[in-house]
Amino acid sequence: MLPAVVKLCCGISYPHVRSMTGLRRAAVAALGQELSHLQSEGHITCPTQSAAVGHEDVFYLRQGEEALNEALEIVESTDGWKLDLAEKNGDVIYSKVLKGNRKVFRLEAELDASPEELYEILFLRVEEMHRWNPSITSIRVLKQVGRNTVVTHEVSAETAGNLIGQRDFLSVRHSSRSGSRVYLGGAATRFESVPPQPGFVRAEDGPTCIILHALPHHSGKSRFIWLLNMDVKGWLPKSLVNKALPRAQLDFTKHLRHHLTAQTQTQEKSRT
Ligand SMILES: CC(C)CCC[C@@H](C)[C@H]1CC[C@H]2[C@@H]3CC=C4C[C@@H](O)CC[C@]4(C)[C@H]3CC[C@]12C
Repeated sequence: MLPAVVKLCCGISYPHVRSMTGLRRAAVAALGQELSHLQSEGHITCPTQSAAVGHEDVFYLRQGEEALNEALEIVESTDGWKLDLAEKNGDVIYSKVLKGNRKVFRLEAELDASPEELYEILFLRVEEMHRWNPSITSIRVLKQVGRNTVVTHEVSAETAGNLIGQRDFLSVRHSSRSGSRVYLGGAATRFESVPPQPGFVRAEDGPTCIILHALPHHSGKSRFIWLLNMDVKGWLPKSLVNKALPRAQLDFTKHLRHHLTAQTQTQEKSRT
């Protein structure tokens, strides 16, 4: 039944699935899980009426899965990475130039929170991000598809250190887990009611991902790996963009750390 739902909804034929690589196969399996979840929630009544789910939902689920898989492939590739920045606190950023001359950045840091806590902050409470991150003006969830996929509209802030200026993004964001690991993926998407806004440069984020995994022997700490793969658009010198992007990653991590400490402090206060 389930594979039938997947095939019907996605138009994937069996020989096609058979020739898929491991990652893609996992993606199809995960898509099946998402669809069965929607089904159990009553969004899908019968696979033959799959139009009722909305081609849209399937479109975003699929796009979210694909973005995550493509980003994982990039971040897990072993060739071509160069050390870009190394901070005293241990945060490091590697960069790599992809085909088509796009430079991507991989930040690796250690954070004082479990993958679960970070998942809550970065995915479930994504709309609150502007409260602790001054690089972001607003994030709105425009559409929720199942538990693990959202379409978001994001606006970055115009800050002193930000030479690039304000941008807006329309993204599909998708999360998945494997054991205690949490994966967050995303990519630029389209959404009819939010066309590019006058006065804003619409940038494109992704395929991008964040990997969160518990540090062995420190269940309250995580390794945070973030692939930034962004086309900021507009007419800007490459050298400027390639300096601003890793900076933006370090800033993000700094604000996230502050938020984590602030959160622990309020939790401790409320206990006493
Ligand atoms: C340099 C200029 C153009 C951009 C600066 C702001 C950048 C760093 C901001 C703008 C939008 C932001 C993203 C908005 C939403 C999410 C989804 C969440 O689950 C993980 C963080 C992530 C992926 C943010 C990472 C930081 C981000 C990419």
